[in-house]
Amino acid sequence: MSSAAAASAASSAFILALSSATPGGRRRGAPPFHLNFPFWAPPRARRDAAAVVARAEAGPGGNDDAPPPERRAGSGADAADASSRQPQPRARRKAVSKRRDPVQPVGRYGSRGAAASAPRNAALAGGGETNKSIVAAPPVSIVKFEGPGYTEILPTQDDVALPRAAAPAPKPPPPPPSEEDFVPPPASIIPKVDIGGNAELPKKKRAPVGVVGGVPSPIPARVPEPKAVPPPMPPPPAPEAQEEAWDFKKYIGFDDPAEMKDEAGFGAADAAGSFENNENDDPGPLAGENVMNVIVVAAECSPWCKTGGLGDVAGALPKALARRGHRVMVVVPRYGDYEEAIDMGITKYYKAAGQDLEVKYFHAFIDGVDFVFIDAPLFRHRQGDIYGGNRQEIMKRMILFCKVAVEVPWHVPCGGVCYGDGNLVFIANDWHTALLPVYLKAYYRDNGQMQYTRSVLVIHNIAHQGRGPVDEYPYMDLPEHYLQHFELYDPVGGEHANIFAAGLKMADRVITVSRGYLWELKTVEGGWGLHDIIRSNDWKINGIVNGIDHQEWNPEVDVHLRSDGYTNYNIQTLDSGKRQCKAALQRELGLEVRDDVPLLGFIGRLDGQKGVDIIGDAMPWLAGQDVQLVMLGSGRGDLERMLQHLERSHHDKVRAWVGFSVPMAHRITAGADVLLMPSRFEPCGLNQLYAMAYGTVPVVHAVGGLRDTVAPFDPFAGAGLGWTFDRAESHKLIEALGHCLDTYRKYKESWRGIQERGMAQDLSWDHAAELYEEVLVKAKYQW
Ligand SMILES: Nc1ncnc2c1ncn2[C@@H]1O[C@H](COP(=O)(O)OP(=O)(O)O[C@H]2O[C@H](CO)[C@@H](O)[C@H](O)[C@H]2O)[C@@H](O)[C@H]1O
Repeated sequence: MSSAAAASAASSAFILALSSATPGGRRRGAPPFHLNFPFWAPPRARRDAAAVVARAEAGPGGNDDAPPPERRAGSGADAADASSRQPQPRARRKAVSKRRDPVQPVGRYGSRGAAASAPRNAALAGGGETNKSIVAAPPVSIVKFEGPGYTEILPTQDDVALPRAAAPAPKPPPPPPSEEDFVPPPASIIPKVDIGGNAELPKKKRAPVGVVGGVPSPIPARVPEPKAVPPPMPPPPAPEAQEEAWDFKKYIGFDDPAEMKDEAGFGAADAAGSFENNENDDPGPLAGENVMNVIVVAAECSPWCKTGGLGDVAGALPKALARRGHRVMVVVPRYGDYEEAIDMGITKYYKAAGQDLEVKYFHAFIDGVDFVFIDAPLFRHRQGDIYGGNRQEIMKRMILFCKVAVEVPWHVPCGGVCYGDGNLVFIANDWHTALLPVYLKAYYRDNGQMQYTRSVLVIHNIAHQGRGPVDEYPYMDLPEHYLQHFELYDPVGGEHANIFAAGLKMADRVITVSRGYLWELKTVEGGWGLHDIIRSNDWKINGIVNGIDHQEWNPEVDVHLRSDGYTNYNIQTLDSGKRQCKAALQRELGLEVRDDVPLLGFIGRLDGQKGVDIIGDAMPWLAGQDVQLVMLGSGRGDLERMLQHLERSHHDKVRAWVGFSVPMAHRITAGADVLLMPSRFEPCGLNQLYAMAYGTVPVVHAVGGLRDTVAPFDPFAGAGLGWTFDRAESHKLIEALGHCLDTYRKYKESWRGIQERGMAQDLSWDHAAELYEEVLVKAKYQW
């Protein structure tokens, strides 16, 4: 089939699938500390927001007769609504805009019960102002939020050039912190300065730190100086109000020996002499002159908090970027009491949805990456339910998180040194953090700050967008003229404010997790209402397939295979290793221990996306086959019940593990012969990658990243990695699985070849990290 024909076939398959889906430089660094930044907010919004907070905290039941605004993505109701509502002609849109109905859920995992009864506009606009639009709000004014110990810094016309006419009055870059402002970190985290000027945390070996190719860091890194950094663009006029680089070492009382100082006065002997000395034996960072400061911001991060693939990516990609020599931080909420994370003794205050909130920072340095956990009452005790609460509650958490995260490089001295805002790029992930690029622009770059900071937004799943009524806009504390970036009309959601839409427009670059998914995002069926925005921003979007964390997902070292009869194995010991893991899995789950029976596995969130119901539809056929089936998942109640029902009805061959179990996910991946992934859409998919690395053969719906990563088995060429089917329908799954089982039973050599090819692939994050780096560099030089 030609590629065009293939694309067209895939497109129609995709359409069909969705129609039946239940959608469920030189861098002049600003001082690293910035302690008094005012937020933009329409005054009315602030007043109203307090009411929202009070109501939200009083519980969702306070306004039962209000129309339910929130529906969970993936709920059947969404699909029903989608199909029953016809597109409104343009002329009618204005007329219907007052209705703003219905509104799609904010949360990827927004809760159902609480959300369903939450007052929509009343809760957000407060009391009797329910129907007032943000457009009718008083003009934007500077509203400064004062936290304890804050002093006011107001801009003058001389400080910075006025930004665009429509923008609010500019603010000057922040001064270095005064002694009253800075709360020193506890002694335990104050770095020991070594002879080369590197900062070290006790007991941990630090990766090179400091900004190379940008503003010299106060504490330079042992990173070879770039040979020649070609200035790709003429630097923009530097803001007048830049002060000299703030020196952390001076501030905390450390000083370099005189011979270590260079002309510039900072301890940068390392950056000159030592580099030369090292030149012969140290090849330098893989990233070469592209070394940057990178801050990954995500709502979840493995191993601390994970509900799906986003957590895996946030846990692994940063380590791969650090291996390339970048200075990398991950910022994530502190949902629980994480053993490794140390309180940095810093307190800040931020406003979210009208409420003043205290924020603290916890830190861990692991595998070359700084993990910074944001501690705030809103996040605490959410470990088991990180996307819980109603829409307003989830949104408030994400507003706070993004506001805090964007200032982390100023406030949090990891290893004793703040990242600063020069040569810095944020990587935000999904709608939860899509406000970060917006805040970066609206609060800072529009006002002459963070001029050398860039943002990249990664789309892991466009089905969850952070949709809400336009009336909610004031709670985001943004200038009035930014509303246009959020406003969106679509036949499913009506007129609404869309956080993902604004983030996509504001981000300097966008990445999605496979090229196939990027193609789908531009289609009406795959863009979930954002296809036009994706199309018009095509120039800045790249598709990069995720990798595998080889410490975590590697049969040779997998810690979950070290007990209960399981065993580690590799490509050489595949036969015996897999046999042993399969027997251990059968034993653990109470299935008959048989090596000859093909063991099928499914692992995933139980929602419309993953197509577990298609397996359910195929059950009558499966029941007649000599197979065993093990399914692990949690999510939608009806699908959980379906799994349990399948186990009860076919107890001799089916086991359903309803819940979230990382060890069981690893054990199924190792013990199963075949992994089923009938996903209706799949941006990348990680389980098929894990499966291939474990010699487990994937049978997948050829969509998004699944199509990109699972080449169909070709018995004539002796090529391919698994079986694919072109529609998310049970008979298609049955057809593909039938061929797969046939090969398993009759063509052992072919089977072994598929397993070996899967295991031999380089699926590591290192390759993906290199591709990410190319995008980061493009963002860096983009104005
Ligand atoms: N019940 C359970 N118990 C234990 N572990 C469980 C589990 N359910 C799922 N998992 C684990 O969660 C991860 C899910 O990975 P997916 O790629 O399927 O992610 P998801 O669809 O959540 O994320 C989105 O983001 C990722 C990352 O970009 C994309 O790959 C994907 O296509 C996109 O939908 C895997 O590590 C899996 O083992």
